[in-house]
Amino acid sequence: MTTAYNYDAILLASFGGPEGQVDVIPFLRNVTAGHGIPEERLEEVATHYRAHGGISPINQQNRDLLAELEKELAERQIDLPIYWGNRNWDPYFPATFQKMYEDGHRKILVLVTSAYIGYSSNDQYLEDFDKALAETGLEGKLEVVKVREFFHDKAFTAPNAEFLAAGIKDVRAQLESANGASHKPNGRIKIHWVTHSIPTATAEKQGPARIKELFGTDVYTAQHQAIADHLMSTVPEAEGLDHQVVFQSRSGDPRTPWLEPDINDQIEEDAENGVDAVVVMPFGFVSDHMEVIWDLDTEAEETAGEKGLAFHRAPTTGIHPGFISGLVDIMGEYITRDGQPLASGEQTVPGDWSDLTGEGGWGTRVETQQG
Ligand SMILES: CC1=C(CCC(=O)O)c2cc3nc(cc4[nH]c(cc5[nH]c(cc1n2)c(C)c5CCC(=O)O)c(CCC(=O)O)c4C)C(CCC(=O)O)=C3C
Ligand SMILES: [Fe+2]
Repeated sequence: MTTAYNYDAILLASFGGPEGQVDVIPFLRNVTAGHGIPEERLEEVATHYRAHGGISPINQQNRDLLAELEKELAERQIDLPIYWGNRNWDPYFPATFQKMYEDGHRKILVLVTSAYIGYSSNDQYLEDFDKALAETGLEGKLEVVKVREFFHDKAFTAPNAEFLAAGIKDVRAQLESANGASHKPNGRIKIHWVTHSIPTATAEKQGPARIKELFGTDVYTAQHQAIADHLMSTVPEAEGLDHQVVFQSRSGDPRTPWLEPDINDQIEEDAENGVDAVVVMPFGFVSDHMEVIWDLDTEAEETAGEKGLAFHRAPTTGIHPGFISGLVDIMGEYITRDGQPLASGEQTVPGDWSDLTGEGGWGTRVETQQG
């Protein structure tokens, strides 16, 4: 007897990145097409990629993620193939959809490498899928369903809790170390929860009013604030420490307001206010890609160094075993075998997030990022 699944295949959908110097400018043009990003900003960002041989780590990280998901699916005897496609670089979505269709698949479940709901992390992917289906003539032939957000699940919070505890221990050791640059055994430690900045106008336009009122901030920031607060109150090592949600990788026209504070500005202000060490938690991302290794490991670390602060940049969830098994649990909410859902995720961040997408929330296809 053959096992009946409700899906034929899984697609790991991500951002994509250049794989050599010649790819850098074409990649940046893909990312910013129609978004009005000034040429100077592109040239500046190109230098980050150039300094790393024109290669973003993101593609290899996605290959590794795919391999680990494949292993986990096999171990759980979930017999579905998994493909990989990107928004901005090869393998692109249209070619991937085409291949999946040619391989006989008709209904696919898409796992996007973004934990939150926002324009770049949700709606833009939905738009990409629609465009790819239109371009390949597969509209109505290939059914595409995107997996929900997972920032509030154990899959994401458990690895980050571990990273937070380890980061605090590390800066404590740095402060205690007799030959450390700043020997301050009782030094003040602050946690910087860092995510990608977006234009303030975009942030304010989107998401359910209910969540805005509850958190007193935009819904993009609220999602981050909720998990930061949850981890600060549940990780014993973090008890009593200062913490703040901060932003990185501001882009766009310098005259357009984006979410603040920028992590570098905040580190400088913290130094003036007597903070001795920062633990940087890049919880806006799921892999150590270029925006993490440049904006944090190069820029933020340098800022902290100039101000004499101890510094620890925590890893991202990457291929942490808890992340892999948690993601398969969440996909198991969608996948049924002989009518039975295979698994389910576990919500750890309290609160009702059920209306993040849908009417009045995201998923309503806001037209442009810049508004
Ligand atoms: C919210 C958000 C996420 C997190 C959610 C998610 O992961 O989806 C994210 C992830 C990423 N962003 C990335 C790279 C870039 N983002 C850019 C530009 C922009 N990002 C934006 C937002 C976000 N971006 C926005 C509002 C812009 C302005 C232009 C536009 O409206 O589109 C630019 C153009 C140059 C520049 O202006 O910086 C680049 C090169 C990479 C890949 C890194 C690598 O190569 O390893 C990743 C994972
Ligand atoms: Fe970005």
